Amino acid sequence: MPSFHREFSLSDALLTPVLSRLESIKDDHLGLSLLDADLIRDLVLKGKCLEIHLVYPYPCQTRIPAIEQALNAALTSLTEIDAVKCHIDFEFTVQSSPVKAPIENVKQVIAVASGKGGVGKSTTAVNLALALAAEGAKVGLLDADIYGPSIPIMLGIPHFKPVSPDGKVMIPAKVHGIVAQSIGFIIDGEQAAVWRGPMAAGALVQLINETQWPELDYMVIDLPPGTGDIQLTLSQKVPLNGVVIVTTPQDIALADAQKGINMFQKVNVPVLGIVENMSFHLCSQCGHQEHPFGRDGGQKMATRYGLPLLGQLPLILTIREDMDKGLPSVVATPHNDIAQLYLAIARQVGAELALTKAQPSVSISMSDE
Ligand SMILES: Nc1ncnc2c1ncn2[C@@H]1O[C@H](COP(=O)(O)OP(=O)(O)OP(=O)(O)O)[C@@H](O)[C@H]1O
Repeated sequence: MPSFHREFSLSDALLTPVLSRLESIKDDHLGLSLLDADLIRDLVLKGKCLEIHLVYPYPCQTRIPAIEQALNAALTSLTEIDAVKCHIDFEFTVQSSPVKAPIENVKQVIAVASGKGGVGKSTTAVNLALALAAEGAKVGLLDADIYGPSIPIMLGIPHFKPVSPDGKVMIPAKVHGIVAQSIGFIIDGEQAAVWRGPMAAGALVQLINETQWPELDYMVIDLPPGTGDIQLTLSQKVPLNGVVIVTTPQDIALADAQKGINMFQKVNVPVLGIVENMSFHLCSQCGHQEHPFGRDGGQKMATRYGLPLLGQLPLILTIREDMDKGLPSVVATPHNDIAQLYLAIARQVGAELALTKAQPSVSISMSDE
């Protein structure tokens, strides 16, 4: 992100102290000061009230009160200012690939992947999508986990069937403030189980292109686990702006997650960071913590690859219960600690995308044989 200073229409005598205070406030997700991150677009003094227009490149609706509080605390110590009023907008970049056709109406595509099965990839994808929406973005969720689509149940719509008014494109489900499409809405699991990788990948690309997505800031794709043909073909054919890797701290899961990181890096899909799921067991009765899958494996892997650790989720009964009820934690209990962890992950994912430059895509030759 460029370091960028704009012209503001405050008097010189006031501008200097205002800018120095804004310089001292850091945006935690971008890792830059409000000025260097170019978040401040306008400063207007009306009487003794400083009106500040901020434009964020990632969704952070739930943080607005804290942002306003920080600005008030920093600026009202100046004698010329006794109040600060913020106008906050979001502006998400459209990052396009030079070689891959964009998905119509979709600004950014985020894949959620794991090397190993059962580590909580779908749970993370669903809560990430809902958290991005809670933070103010328009979000679509695509369940591409062709051999085990679980998102219909996790969203509480196991029997949804998409309609197609024109026989060409399908209308996705609208649920909990996002739109969702799943291979599980259309075919049964046994049918998909016999598809080989290239055929399954072809079906997924068709599903993406034959869904009538409304305007979306982010599309979250829940990939099948592993690093095989499906993940490779989707990386090649779908304009992925970044991938989130989900792992547990267990050695065997970490080894497979590393294969995933290597694969996505090879095909120039930026790895946005690592979510360590089931980091520790949190007893819902007494709050006691233990580490059944080992400790800090995700953190160590993030450090080794120079990637952000986006968050660490406990192994806790309520996450599984919420999912089984079709009410993921972000919507079931939006104010509790688990939802706050997912919201922080969503903001960081949005910020990482904003910091990521579009990567040139490489061509991988794939064959059906
Ligand atoms: N942090 C957690 N605490 C408790 N239960 C969890 C947690 N994360 C996931 N689960 C539960 O673990 C099970 C597997 O999760 P999930 O389906 O998300 O894994 P996955 O990696 O997508 O699996 P698959 O390989 O089948 O795609 C689900 O029952 C889910 O509710």
